[in-house]
Amino acid sequence: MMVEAVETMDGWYSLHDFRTVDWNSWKLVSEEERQEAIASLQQMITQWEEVELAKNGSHALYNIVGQKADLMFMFLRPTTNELAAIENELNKSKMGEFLIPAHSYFSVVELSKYRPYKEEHPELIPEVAERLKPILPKWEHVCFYPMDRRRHGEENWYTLEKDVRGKLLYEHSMTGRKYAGKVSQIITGSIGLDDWEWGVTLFAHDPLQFKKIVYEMRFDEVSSKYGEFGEFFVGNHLANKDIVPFFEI
Ligand code: VOV
Repeated sequence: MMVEAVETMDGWYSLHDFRTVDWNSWKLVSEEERQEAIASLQQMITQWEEVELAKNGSHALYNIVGQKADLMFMFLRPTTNELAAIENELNKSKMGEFLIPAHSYFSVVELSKYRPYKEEHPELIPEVAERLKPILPKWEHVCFYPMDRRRHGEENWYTLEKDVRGKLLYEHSMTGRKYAGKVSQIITGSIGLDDWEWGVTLFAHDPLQFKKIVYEMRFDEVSSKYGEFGEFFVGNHLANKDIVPFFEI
């Protein structure tokens, strides 16, 4: 028996780039070198802002809580070449000398077509296009984690019929809708791109809402039976004005 896959609409490519600051080296170099490094980061941010203003991509910077990383850069771009170029530029910059890679996740913004569209090219509907090429909301807090759909024995997402999967995801979306205005989500697909099947990036004004939504969703069948989760990264927005105080010693 063949189970039908679902067609996806794919938008901008995404890179979550996690770094740890090498504080020992940072303290050892001169104030002049530190200023140069901060200026190099600010210069890159200015370039990324120009790209975002022209709607050719988006970015966000968060200060991760805990020891998994200090910083999370999230970049969205139309091509993987642009993502690799950003990574390369960051590595070669003066600031790059103090940023130790901690983790990364590569994926692409994804929406699925479980809900039928009348339009032949739904990706061209303005609201859909905006969700495929989103400008990241710079809300105060971020939560990122990768996840899989389970395929063990009776609990196998990939042997469920498409309409059953569609119904389970509809129920999931009903839980999600209760968090409108409190949690904003970007789902990125990473089958064939990175080690897990999806990346979940959530933004919130109050970090407690991450715990509330993820907990409540654990009881939705699509998560309780078919969800497997990776490492969680939670952080606070690092706005431009916070960069100097963050690096000040
Ligand atoms: C913040 C609220 C929120 C809302 C409104 C929402 C809605 C929706 C809709 C309408 C759809 C289906 C169509 C599409 O757009 O693809 C999805 C799809 C998906 N979701 Fe979701 N989700 C939310 C939030 C939300 C969370 C918090 C999680 C993590 C789950 C958890 O247990 O920790 C999640 C996961 C996913 C995934 C992995 C997919 C793709 C699954 C697949 O198999 O294809 N999601 N989601």
